[in-house]
Amino acid sequence: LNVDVSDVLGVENKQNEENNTFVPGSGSGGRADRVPCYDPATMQHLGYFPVMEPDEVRQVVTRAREAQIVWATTGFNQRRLLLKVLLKYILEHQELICRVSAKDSGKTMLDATLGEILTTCEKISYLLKEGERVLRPQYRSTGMLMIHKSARVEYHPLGVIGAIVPWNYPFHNIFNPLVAAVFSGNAIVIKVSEHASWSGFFYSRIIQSALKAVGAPADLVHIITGYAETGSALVSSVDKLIFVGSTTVGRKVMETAAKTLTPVTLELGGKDPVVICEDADLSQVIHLAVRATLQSGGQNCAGAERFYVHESIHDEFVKEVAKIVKSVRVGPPLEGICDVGAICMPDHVEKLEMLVRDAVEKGAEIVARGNLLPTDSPGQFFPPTVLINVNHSMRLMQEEIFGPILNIMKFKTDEEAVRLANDSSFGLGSSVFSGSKNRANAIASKLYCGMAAINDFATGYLCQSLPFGGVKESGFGRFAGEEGLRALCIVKAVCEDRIPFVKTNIPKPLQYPVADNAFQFQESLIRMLYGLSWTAKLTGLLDLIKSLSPKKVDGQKQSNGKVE
Ligand SMILES: NC(=O)c1ccc[n+]([C@@H]2O[C@H](COP(=O)([O-])OP(=O)(O)OC[C@H]3O[C@@H](n4cnc5c(N)ncnc54)[C@H](O)[C@@H]3O)[C@@H](O)[C@H]2O)c1
Repeated sequence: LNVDVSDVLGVENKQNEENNTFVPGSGSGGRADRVPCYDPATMQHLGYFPVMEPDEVRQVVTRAREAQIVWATTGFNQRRLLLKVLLKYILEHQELICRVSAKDSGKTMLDATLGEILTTCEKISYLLKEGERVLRPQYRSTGMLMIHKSARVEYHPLGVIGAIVPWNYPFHNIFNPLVAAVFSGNAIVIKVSEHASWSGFFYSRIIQSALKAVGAPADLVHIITGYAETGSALVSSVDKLIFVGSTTVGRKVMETAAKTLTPVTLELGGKDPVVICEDADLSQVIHLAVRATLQSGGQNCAGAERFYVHESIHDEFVKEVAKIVKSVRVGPPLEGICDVGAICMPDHVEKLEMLVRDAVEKGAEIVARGNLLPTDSPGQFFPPTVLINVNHSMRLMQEEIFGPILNIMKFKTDEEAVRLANDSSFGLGSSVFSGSKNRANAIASKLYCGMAAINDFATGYLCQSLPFGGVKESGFGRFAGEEGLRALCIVKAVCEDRIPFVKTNIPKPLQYPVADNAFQFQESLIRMLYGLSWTAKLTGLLDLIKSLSPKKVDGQKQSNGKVE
């Protein structure tokens, strides 16, 4: 692929602010007619991107619609080719893709390779291997009544899929809906976050080059930039909308979608609980616990947001995770080795500080904090923090934190752990650790949420055969897995004759004008088909035959139109 990278990694940018440093919400950054982008770890200004007007969005969707008509005629081989071309580029340019993501979102290169590259490669690999099988017509049973028929479900592309995505994984959040949409024969228009438009703009060049390389229409995929109005226009003009973002905005999206009855999948926030029983393997758990909290600076929808630890291992667990967190280095990810990068959203450091303050005022204790590396960088950083003595009256146990804070609460019994874990308005993922698989599974089965990991954290996402999504305020609908792929399709039920020369003929008594005994005929037929015993079925059959045989007319007398 020929992808222009000339303006991506250098500091030179024609659109830069004069001093090349961005101050959020001030100066030209505050204008609503363009999207300013900057690196949250250095505050380096990265450029401006257009705020697409609603009319322009509708035009883009119309163009995508025309491209989709062409694309829908392609076979799976052609679609696989597109995915392979993309995969090849990703494999050969891992570092470039990660650097771009790190620069725009503040995450480290390691966080990027795990959350951007690994996840996307696994998704593409799943589609290459299993996508066609999932989208092939699926034959279903017919039951006795329709035994002469064959019944199947066909999966046809819906048309134009819209996706509104957040900034936390700028690459994967684009490629995740994109590869599934085009593989299932759809076009897609993706509105990237105003906090990750710079990287989105670059990633769209990769997509355009890949489309060209396989001879697919250029309008099949569009990446658009803007704010809420741009997003709203997309919701009301596509055939299905996948929204990935906060619960607050998810509600607004659903309101907009209601006006046009646009179907939506809502992948919203999370507050994932991690239950650690006393028989868990602590040497494994402590490292998973810290990674689950600090991956991408804690800016994960399915991040570990609440730890419930059995009281008998609580102190040991706290000691070990505190030791690790104290060794963590926080700094600009592209200026040397660090473990945790920057916080992407401009006001979020303040919110994280407020959440910790609120908890401490209500009795929580800070037992460890990571180290901010000495740097001249004016970036947005927050030191990873471990808190104990937390409880559900504290805001950080109720609200989505979206930051590197590890909260630990004790529990005594499994019932208590389940009750605490379920005491949340969210229901995305969960984890349960125990030496007994049965016990862990028993706890997990009682958790009211969309996903559960047994003795692990969130690795279910790397089994792309599994559906991803939540319940309660974490949203509804699923992406990934068979459920996610088929959700991008018109699910069409088809029924047809399967035995030559056998077709549905309306029985004589039911033909218009219906016979006097039409009801008795039908009633007997139903008893014959669904009778609970063979005797009941047989009686139904005999009555059915009787109702078909010509009526006795011996000695009949007509009175008031009735046969006597
Ligand atoms: N469940 C998941 O799969 C998943 C994955 C990643 C992130 N998230 C969630 O995303 C959130 C963080 O991302 P964010 O801060 O970018 O979320 P956000 O809800 O603020 O924004 C998401 C997107 O919605 C757009 N938008 C804003 N107002 C809109 C409107 N009225 N109509 C249409 N679009 C509108 C934004 O421009 C952005 O592109 C967290 O809550 C996180 O849990 C969820």
